Amino acid sequence: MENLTMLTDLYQLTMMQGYYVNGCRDKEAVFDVFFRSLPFEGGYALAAGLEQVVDFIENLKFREEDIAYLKGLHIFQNDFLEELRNFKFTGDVDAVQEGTPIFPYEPIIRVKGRIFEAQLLETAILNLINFETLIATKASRVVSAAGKGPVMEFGLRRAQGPDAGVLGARAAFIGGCQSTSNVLAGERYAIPVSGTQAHSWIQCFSSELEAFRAYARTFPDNCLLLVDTYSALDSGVPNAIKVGLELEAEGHHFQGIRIDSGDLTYLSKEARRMLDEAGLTQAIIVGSNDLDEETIFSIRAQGAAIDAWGVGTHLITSKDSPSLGGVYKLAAEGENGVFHPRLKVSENISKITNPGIKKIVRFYDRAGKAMADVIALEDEVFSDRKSLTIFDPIQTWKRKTLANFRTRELLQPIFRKGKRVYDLPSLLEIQQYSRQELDSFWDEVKRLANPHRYIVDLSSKLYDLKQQLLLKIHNEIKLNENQEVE
Ligand SMILES: Nc1ncnc2c1ncn2[C@@H]1O[C@H](COP(=O)(O)OP(=O)(O)OP(=O)(O)O)[C@@H](O)[C@H]1O
Ligand SMILES: O=P(O)(O)OC[C@H]1O[C@H](OP(=O)(O)OP(=O)(O)O)[C@H](O)[C@@H]1O
Ligand SMILES: O=C(O)c1cccnc1
Repeated sequence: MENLTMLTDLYQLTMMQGYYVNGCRDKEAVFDVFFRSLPFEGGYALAAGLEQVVDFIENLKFREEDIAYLKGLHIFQNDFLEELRNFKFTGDVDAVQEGTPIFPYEPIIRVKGRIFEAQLLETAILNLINFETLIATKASRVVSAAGKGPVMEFGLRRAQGPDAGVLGARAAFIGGCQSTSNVLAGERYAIPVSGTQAHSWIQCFSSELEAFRAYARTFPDNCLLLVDTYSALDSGVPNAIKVGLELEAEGHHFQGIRIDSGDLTYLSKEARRMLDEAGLTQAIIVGSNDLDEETIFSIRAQGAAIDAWGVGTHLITSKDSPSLGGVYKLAAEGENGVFHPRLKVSENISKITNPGIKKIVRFYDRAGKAMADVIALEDEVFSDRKSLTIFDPIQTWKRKTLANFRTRELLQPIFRKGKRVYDLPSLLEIQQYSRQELDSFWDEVKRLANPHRYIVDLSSKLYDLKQQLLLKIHNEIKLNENQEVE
């Protein structure tokens, strides 16, 4: 895969030089990747992008031309550049599997290693995880609105550049899309490709009927006709029926039609009636045109007769929520494997980080439904023999006692001492895993509008550690202020 070593912000490199010059090269750190709020005002997000992170880490290498370019900036020392020439990631990475439903503040990736190395990973990891997680989440919403009707991803032409088109198609497949129109994504990630027909094809012939017939001759077993170039009900559907019946008479299966404008409910219902009356009951109706989860939900609620959906712009650009605010924050620092928890204070309570080396524990009830997640310290054990009272870390009086539960730890080892220890699943396996995981959540959490907030609490031990550190920092600041006054 591609070498993305230089895909970073300049300040990562200047800080790395700073660590190098100030004798902190062997200082170790633990960084957490997490986001603070869910996109789309939704109830969950779907993790995606880990495979690209793995590729990025495995291909880390400053090439001669990179070193020459950095030297030309005249801000880096020769001995530091020499160190970069030998750069390798030698640390540990833990991450949640792609396709896992995730929630705010959960450390979805944890990087542990020399700060000199871990610093370089920040920008690329965030770039990869933020985008794919966002699109997988959007796709999951669109797919959920579509119910049983498959969703084809049609977004490449509107994506924010080629990378977004290709990685967006990958993420959309994780989120449950059945196929993509993007051929490069299909080739690269083994995503099923599918497509229908363009308006230009129909415009190129002297009549719509002629255009349909020519297409049917070329693709007799894969013939889905676009019916809205002139008038869907007066010309497109009647012509499609003629060609569909001709195909069926020749022993082929006529696939159906696509409607790409107008009132999709009215047109699809009328088209269904006409197709059925002609005996083409197996022909499907595909709907497209600026669709997103809300329009699909509404069109279905109106009783439309649409069997499959083509969704482009809104999905690939995540139009109503164009970024995920994933961050990479230092949670501990140390040396020789001994770590001290660290936190970042903020006036904004939501921006105070969670200190220490942490894990995510998901609690399921006996029926297999997810009840709550607890962010805990790495060495904590939760016995399913005892009940556990968890509490909201902000509104601490909000408590819930869990009993008869089963737990699952979400972070998986991905790298140990710089070596990959994780077998990357296929994209289809990720999609299937994701569907199963989503099935373990209550519909109330997955509801598109005003979902129920899934519980994510801190363990008592982590909560206490955070309070102690906050108090310690507060006291130190007060002490310094008093000394300055004296
Ligand atoms: N029954 C419906 N309920 C809700 N939204 C719908 C329905 N039918 C279509 N839409 C949505 O309405 C939006 C606009 O469609 P509109 O009919 O105004 O223009 P259009 O058909 O796209 O025109 P054009 O010929 O330029 O493509 C699209 O986003 C489409 O998905
Ligand atoms: O609407 P989207 O969800 O983005 O789906 C992709 C759209 O791309 C194609 O047309 P294109 O947009 O190129 O032309 P049009 O706007 O004239 O239909 C296709 O016919 C869809 O309408
Ligand atoms: O195959 C299609 O129908 C298609 C592909 C991309 C964009 N719009 C439609």
